[in-house]
Amino acid sequence: MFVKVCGLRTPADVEVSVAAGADAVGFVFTRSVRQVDAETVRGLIADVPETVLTVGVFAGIPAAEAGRIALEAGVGAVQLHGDYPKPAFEELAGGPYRLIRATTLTAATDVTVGAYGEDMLLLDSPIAGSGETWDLSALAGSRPDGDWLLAGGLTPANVTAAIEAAKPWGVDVSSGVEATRGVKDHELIRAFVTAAKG
Ligand SMILES: O=C(O)c1ccccc1NCC(=O)[C@H](O)[C@H](O)COP(=O)(O)O
Repeated sequence: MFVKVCGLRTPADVEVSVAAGADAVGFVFTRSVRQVDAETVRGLIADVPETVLTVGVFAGIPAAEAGRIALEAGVGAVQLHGDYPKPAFEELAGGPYRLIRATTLTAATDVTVGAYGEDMLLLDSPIAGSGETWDLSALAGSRPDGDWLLAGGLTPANVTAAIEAAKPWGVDVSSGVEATRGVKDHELIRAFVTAAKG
């Protein structure tokens, strides 16, 4: 099970996530309580092993701008969150980063992994980073194959059941490993990674 811990802001958040066994660490570059800038992220990921994917999360800005910031920060993947059309992904194709298409089951016109040229698909709740769950039974009949991540209101307590229900390739968490909004709880990060991988 591929596990991404998202919305990290401090060196300790990153260190704990990597030590806990996270496969990817995510940084939010869009307006949010979790927002960080490229210079900060460059410092945060300096000691992250190459085996751990570093992900920049973008929403509401042109794809080219997201690509430029990703290069400045040095992240290994660009996650375009929301209503980005296929040409936005095509614009970034061939860059030195992997691409993640983050959408919702209802908004997506195609949930085939790679339909927009992305390396991974992420299916989230309607309000990204809100900690709200969504109805996983809606996946029946339209569950993607391949490298797709489940997100939306996952916690150490519910991730096992969510994996059983949705059968994703990976999971992504932010709110469910926070003590208060935007502030990560390191024990919850450890518990989440252990539960997801267990
Ligand atoms: O985290 C944010 O504030 C955010 C804002 C705008 C776009 C995306 C954002 N976050 C993306 C993620 O953290 C995750 O991919 C995912 O939405 C998980 O969220 P959560 O339900 O909080 O676990």
